[in-house]
Amino acid sequence: MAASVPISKTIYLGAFAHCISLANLEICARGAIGVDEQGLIQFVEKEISSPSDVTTKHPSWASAQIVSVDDGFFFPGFIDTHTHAPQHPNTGLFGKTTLLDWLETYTFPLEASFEDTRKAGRIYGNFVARTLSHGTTTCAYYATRHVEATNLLTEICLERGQRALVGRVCMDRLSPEYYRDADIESAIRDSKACIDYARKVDEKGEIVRPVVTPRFAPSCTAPCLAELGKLAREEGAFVQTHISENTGECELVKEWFPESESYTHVYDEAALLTERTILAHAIHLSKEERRLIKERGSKISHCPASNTALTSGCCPVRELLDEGITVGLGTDVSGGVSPSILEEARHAIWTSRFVAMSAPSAPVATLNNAAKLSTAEALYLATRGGAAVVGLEEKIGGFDVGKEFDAQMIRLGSVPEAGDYEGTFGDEGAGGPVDIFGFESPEEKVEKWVYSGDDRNCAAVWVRGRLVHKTARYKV
Ligand SMILES: Nc1nc2[nH]cnc2c(=O)[nH]1
Ligand SMILES: [Zn+2]
Repeated sequence: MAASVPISKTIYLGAFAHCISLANLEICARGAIGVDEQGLIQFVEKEISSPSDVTTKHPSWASAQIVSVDDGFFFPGFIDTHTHAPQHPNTGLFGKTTLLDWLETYTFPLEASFEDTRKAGRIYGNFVARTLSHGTTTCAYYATRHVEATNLLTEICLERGQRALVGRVCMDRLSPEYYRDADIESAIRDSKACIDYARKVDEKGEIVRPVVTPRFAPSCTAPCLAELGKLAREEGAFVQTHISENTGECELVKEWFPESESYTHVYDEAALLTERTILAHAIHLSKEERRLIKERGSKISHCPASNTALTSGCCPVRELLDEGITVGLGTDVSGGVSPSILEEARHAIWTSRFVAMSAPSAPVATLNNAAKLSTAEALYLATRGGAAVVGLEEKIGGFDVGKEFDAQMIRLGSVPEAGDYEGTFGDEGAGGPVDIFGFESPEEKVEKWVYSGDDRNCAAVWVRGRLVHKTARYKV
């Protein structure tokens, strides 16, 4: 499924769901979405009584291709606002470590091995295919410090047609000498080489864009951060980094940047806090730091699975949202244990329950219910919220006329009237993990998918109207 295959005018027929605001999930049981040859949504019908209704209303679409779903729904593609492609082989390997010893034990040795470009190509090809198969149509990737391997990730995303931000990782301290930028000049030169390459292969940045990537403050000296801030400004590029993930890391930042008022000020002083900045984690920020982030218009990637696996903490997402900060979800592989944003949405919901339960000495009556995220809110973070984090809110995140069609076809299958289930479960043909009995409302079907669905339910995936992933369950 190369990205160069032309697309034809298509009507996507059947149920669809998307978030129209943070708390409002719209579900249309009998919908139709018209997508033109450029992948742009030309019409959205929310209540059709028969397929011929659509062509009666839109006669010039009479010969359009029809893609229909009758046991599921179309949903916007997921947006992963923070993950590490080279760490994919380490997924599930973290023991009882926390951030700093995890980096040393598991992460730096694996990333350093991306000097071997063949190995990098194998892992990147696998990871991009894997994220696509989970419905991720846009992904903000950390790569490694290697120019060749980073450019290979850029090429793979472009070839597979997955929207991506690809960042060469910068670090001039903390990591072992064998995996560190030799000096600031080479860090900037190599980062610029990756930016130039991404802009050469995708001039307009329609699919792949480069992103300036200081690993995190402890990995970079103040002059290195300042040069990266300058580079981002000169290039008009996005910035991605980690912030306030783990208390040990926060102590290190205090110790190594004694003149700075806070962790957030370290980035601000280097001109790294811009409207195009993605900050991953943001767990232990003070109110004043969050105020500064809001003022600068920087965005936050919430990575709850990783925050739990590495015992980093529970990010108070409700407070971030109430303060008007833009938030999306990040899988943060391999701190996180899955490439799935659907799973991350579940983790966001569970984490919000833990925040609710950590109200001081809480009998049920004093639960902090306001902290809880609803299913709709988690799905919003996974789509429209994520789109705003990566600067694509005008283009993707929902099914609106004028937006580009980034979508997944969710199929749920159904439980037969009577059956002997021996040997059925685990079989691809069984319809995936969600049991639909036929008496569920459209809302209940979406809820059941969110809480027990996985990639077996993701039958096909489109980016800008182009089919970029399909399974045997996808039939036109
Ligand atoms: N989760 C996570 N946090 C980091 N902080 C610095 N590097 C990393 C990383 O690779 N993963
Ligand atoms: Zn990360």
